[in-house]
Amino acid sequence: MNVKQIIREQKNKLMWILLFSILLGAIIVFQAYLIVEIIHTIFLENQPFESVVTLLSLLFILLLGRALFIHFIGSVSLKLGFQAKKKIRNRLLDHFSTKSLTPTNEDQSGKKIGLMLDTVDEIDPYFSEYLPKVIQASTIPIILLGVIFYFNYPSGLIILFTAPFIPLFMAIIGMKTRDKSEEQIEQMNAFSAQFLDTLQGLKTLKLFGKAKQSESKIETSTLGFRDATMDVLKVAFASAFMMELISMLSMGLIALEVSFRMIVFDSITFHTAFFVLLLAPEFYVLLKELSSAFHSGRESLTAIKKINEEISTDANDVSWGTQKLQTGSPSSIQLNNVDMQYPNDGFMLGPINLHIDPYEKIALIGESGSGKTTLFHLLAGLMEPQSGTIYLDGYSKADVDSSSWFRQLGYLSQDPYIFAGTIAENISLGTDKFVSDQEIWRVLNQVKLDTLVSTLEHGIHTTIGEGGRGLSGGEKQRLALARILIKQPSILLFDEPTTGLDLKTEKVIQNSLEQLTEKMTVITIAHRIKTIQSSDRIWIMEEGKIVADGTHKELEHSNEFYQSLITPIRKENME
Ligand SMILES: Nc1ncnc2c1ncn2[C@@H]1O[C@H](COP(=O)(O)OP(=O)(O)OP(=O)(O)O)[C@@H](O)[C@H]1O
Repeated sequence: MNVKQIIREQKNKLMWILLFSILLGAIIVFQAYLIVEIIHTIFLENQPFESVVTLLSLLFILLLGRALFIHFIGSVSLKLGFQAKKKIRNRLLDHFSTKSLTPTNEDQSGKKIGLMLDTVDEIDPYFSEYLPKVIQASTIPIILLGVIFYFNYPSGLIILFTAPFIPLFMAIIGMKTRDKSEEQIEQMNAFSAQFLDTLQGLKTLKLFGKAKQSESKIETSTLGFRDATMDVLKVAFASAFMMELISMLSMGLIALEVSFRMIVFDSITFHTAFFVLLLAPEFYVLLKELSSAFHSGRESLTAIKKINEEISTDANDVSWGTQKLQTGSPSSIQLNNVDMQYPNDGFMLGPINLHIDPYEKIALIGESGSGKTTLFHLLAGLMEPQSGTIYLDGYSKADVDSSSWFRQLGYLSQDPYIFAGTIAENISLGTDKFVSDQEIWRVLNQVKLDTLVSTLEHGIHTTIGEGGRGLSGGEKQRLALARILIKQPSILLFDEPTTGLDLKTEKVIQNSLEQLTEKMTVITIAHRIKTIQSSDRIWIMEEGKIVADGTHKELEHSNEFYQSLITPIRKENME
C-alpha cells in the first residue's frame, strides 16, 4: 500500500483543495485590506459611518466567502481521508481473505481487528488533515508573504528569517515522535489482541480459576497503551508550545519593526503598518496548523508502515486465477506431489498424489493428528501448498476463478461458525440466489429444527450467533447442514461428527446426506463404520501421508494398519 499511489488516485480532490486555498489566500488579503480601509476612514479621516457601509458589506461577503471556502476544504479533506481508509480497509480485507490459513491461525484475531479498525483510523489524519494543510501552507503563506514584501519588505525579511524555524522544529519533533508513535500502535494492537483473546476464552479462564489473572494482564496492557499514548501526547504538547513561542516572538518582532518605521522614522503610513500587522498572524496561524497536522500525519505514516508490514507478508496468499469451472457436475480433483508444512518446522503434510473423479465417495481415516483436516484445508483451497500442484478439472488451481470453485464446494465441519444474523441469513449464506421463507422452512423441517424455530417469537428472522440467541452444539450442526441443503454444492468435504453428538442430530445428518450426496463428490473424514464401508475408496493417513488407498474389501484383509484403525471404530459404533 503506497501513500503516493493513493495520492495519485485522489489527485482531483487535491486539485480542488489547491484551488480553494488560492481563493482563500486572496480573500484573506482583501479582508485585511478592507478592515484597514474601514478603520482608516472612520478613525483617521473621521468620516461618518455611512461612508463605510459599502466596505462593511463587502467585508461581510468576504467573511462569508472565507467561511464557505474553509468549509469546502474541510469537506473535501474529509472525503479524501474517507476514500483512503476505504481503500486501505479493502486492501487489508483482500489480504486476509486470500491469505492461507496457516499464518492466519498464528496471529491473534484481536490484533487483526485492531489493525483493521484502529490502525486504519490512525491513517485518516494524514489525508484529512496533513495533506490539505500542506497544500494550504504552501499556497496561502506565499500569497501573504508576497503581499507583505510588496508593501513593507523589512517585515517580509523578518518572516523569511523566522518562518523556517517552524518546519525545522517540525522535522526534529517528527524524528522524535516516530519511535514513540510506533510504540503506541504496537501497544494498541497488543491490547486489542489481549482483550479479544480473554473475552473469547472467558468461560475457560473462569472454569480454571484464572479470570482474575487475566484481569491483571489486561490491566498491564491497558497501562502500557496509556503510557505510550501519554508519551506521544507529551511530545505533541511540547511541539505546540514551541510553535506558539516562535510565532509570538516573530509577530512581536514585526510589530516592533513596523511601529519603529511608522513612529520613529516615519517611513510607512498607518495604513501599510496596520495592513502588515493584520496579515502576519494569518501567516503564522497557517504554519502552526501545519505543524500540528504534521504531528498527526507522522502517526499516520507509522500506521501505514504497520499495515504495509502486514500486507507484505503475502508469500502465503492462496493463489487463484480467472478460469471459470464448469457448472452442473462436480470438477475432478488432482493433487500432484503436494507438500505443506506449518511454519517453524511444524507438521509436514505430503507429498500427496491423488485423483478424485466426479461423484466419487471417499472416506479419509487416520489417527488424531495425522493431517486429515490439513488435507481438507488444502483440498478446499483455504491453504496454499508449499510445492506441487492442485488441478481442478485439469486446470491448475492458480488459474481457476476462486468463486467458481467455492460455488461448487460445501464444507461441513465439526465446529460450524454461526454468524451474528438471523437464522434465515445464516442458512442462505452459501448461495447468491434469492431464498424464499418457504425454502428456509423446508430445510429447517429436513434438519428437524422447524419445531424449535416455530416456538421463537420472530421465527426464522430471530437473531442468532454473537449478540443473539445461542444454539446447542447439535443445533449448530443441523443449521450448518441446512446451509448445505440450500447451497446444493457438487463437492462436499464432510468432517463426520465423532460419536458424542445427540442421536437426533446424527440421524438427521445421516438421512439428509444419504439423499443429497448421490449427485455429489463426497470426501468424508469418517468416524462411522457404515460410512467407511459404503465408500468407493478409503484413504488411510499416517504422519501426513496417504499410506493406503483402496476399498473396504481390499483393505480389510490385506492392511494391518487399516484393521487396527477400524476395530475400535467398529466397537464404538456397536456400543
Ligand atoms: N495452524 C497450525 N500451525 C501449526 N501446526 C498445526 C496447525 N494446525 C494443525 N497443526 C498440526 O498439524 C498436525 C495435523 O493436524 P490436523 O488437524 O490436520 O490433524 P487431524 O488428522 O485432522 O487430527 P484430528 O483427527 O485430531 O482432528 C497436528 O500435529 C497439529 O498439531
